[in-house]
Amino acid sequence: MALSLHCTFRYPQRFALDATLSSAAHVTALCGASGSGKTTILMLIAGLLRPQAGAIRYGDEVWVDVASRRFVPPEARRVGVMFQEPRLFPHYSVRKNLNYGYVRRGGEPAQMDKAIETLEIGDLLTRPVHSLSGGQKQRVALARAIVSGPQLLLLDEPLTSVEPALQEKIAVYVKRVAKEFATPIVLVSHSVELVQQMAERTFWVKDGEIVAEPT
Ligand SMILES: Nc1ncnc2c1ncn2[C@@H]1O[C@H](COP(=O)(O)OP(=O)(O)OP(=O)(O)O)[C@@H](O)[C@H]1O
Repeated sequence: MALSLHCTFRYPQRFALDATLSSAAHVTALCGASGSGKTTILMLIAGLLRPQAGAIRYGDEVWVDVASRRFVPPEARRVGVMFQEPRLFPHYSVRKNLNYGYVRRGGEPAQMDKAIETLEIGDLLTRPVHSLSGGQKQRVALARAIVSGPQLLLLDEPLTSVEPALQEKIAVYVKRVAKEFATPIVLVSHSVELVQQMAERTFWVKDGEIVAEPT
């Protein structure tokens, strides 16, 4: 499914973004230095920010078209998001965390089973999230993003909140999700190495713009 974005966005009196990208790859990466605007692009795609001008399309759906005042709200886009810091309910069990969102969005039981299996979290289901290691939390967060059957999965720096020794392992799980689920992925990373391992298509972000070459 092709994603196309051409947007300008400005935080009040600060950073301005003017980005154009189009990708039909299964795994697309946005790579660039800290503060270059990668997360801002992801938030625009998710519908968590509204651009001041431009349009965002996914397949034949128009999610945003500022000129015609069209803005599809986040929940109607059917996008799964995994944020930089896993946003899980610490006192809830893993199962309850997975059910949240899944039930609300009418997820398929088969999708839940597949997520649990792909991310190898079956033996963690009754554990409260606060008792898990960083890598386990990351796997649960990834499962939660995919269980409700999103049509697009957005991963913001999937590896940064885990220690370097674990990053390789999480990268394996991200690749496994990419392989097992048909859902296209857009991931953000400042690590060129990781991006080269995982993405079919890479866009380089610099000072709020998409540039042709890595910097
Ligand atoms: N809510 C906000 N209000 C004002 N400025 C913001 C806000 N959020 C981010 N910014 C600024 O916008 C710029 C781009 O931020 P963004 O988070 O998109 O970058 P990034 O490339 O994802 O960085 P990192 O890799 O460090 O997460 C930065 O200069 C940041 O300080």
